[in-house]
Amino acid sequence: MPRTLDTDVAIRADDLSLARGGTRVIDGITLKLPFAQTLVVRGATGSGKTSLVSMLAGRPDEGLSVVGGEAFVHGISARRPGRAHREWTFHTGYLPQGAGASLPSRLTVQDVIAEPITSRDRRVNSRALAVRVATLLDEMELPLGTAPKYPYELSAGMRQRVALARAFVLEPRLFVADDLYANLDVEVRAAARASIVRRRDERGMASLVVTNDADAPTDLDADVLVLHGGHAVAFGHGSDELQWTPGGAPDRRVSTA
Ligand SMILES: Nc1ncnc2c1ncn2[C@@H]1O[C@H](COP(=O)(O)OP(=O)(O)OP(=O)(O)O)[C@@H](O)[C@H]1O
Repeated sequence: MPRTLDTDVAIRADDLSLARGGTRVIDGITLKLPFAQTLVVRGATGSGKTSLVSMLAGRPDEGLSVVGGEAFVHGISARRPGRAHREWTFHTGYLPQGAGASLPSRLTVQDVIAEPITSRDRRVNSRALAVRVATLLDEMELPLGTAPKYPYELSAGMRQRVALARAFVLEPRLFVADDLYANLDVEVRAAARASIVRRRDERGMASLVVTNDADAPTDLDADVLVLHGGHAVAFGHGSDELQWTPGGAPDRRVSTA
């Protein structure tokens, strides 16, 4: 039977467990991320944030696999996406951890941002693509003259903004950001936040955002999930007091990171 895209929920994870070479790094996470909503994932270093969100973005590294439970992203099974993997990544904009620092060095900014499109369709109209890239550069408060430059000619903050523009170029239904505010100064944080909120309000984009920034849950009007040792230890919304699971309270310190 042909699968149809889930129309109200971007991500459903049910008792999801992930492992790297036999070691569990995510253990029994259950969550739901409806469209037009944002979920902030926080936790100490090594708590499993990158493992969880890279899998849900459809971009796990080779050593990471689903070993228990299930997750559906756009209705596509994370365990067995098959040929739907292409559709999963098409609808999911991804800002990986350290994205700005690992941009393809041989491509210009124009080509870096356009690559999610050109890698799928080489015959795309180049004029339309240039306009699309210029619009995103402007949104990220980068000069239009940045387009022909190479990543090494830019500051770390500018590279992070290029990576953000690239994540938005396909106008995703789901945006996954690992360390959203890395290398962004206060003004550009505001621009990044505005990009997310506008897409949420106008297009119903869902966002899964890793950040320990204390203001992010309020700024993004987001639900909050706190991880510790691969377990979910607290949930909350915005600035509301977090609800800690039994045994999770000792990790309360991460809520003020
Ligand atoms: N490439 C890898 N090879 C082996 N183990 C890894 C690899 N990446 C992560 N791990 C391990 O998996 C566990 C979860 O790591 P993960 O990167 O998901 O956590 P994190 O919360 O994102 O940490 P950070 O905030 O430092 O990025 C940790 O024990 C980590 O040491």
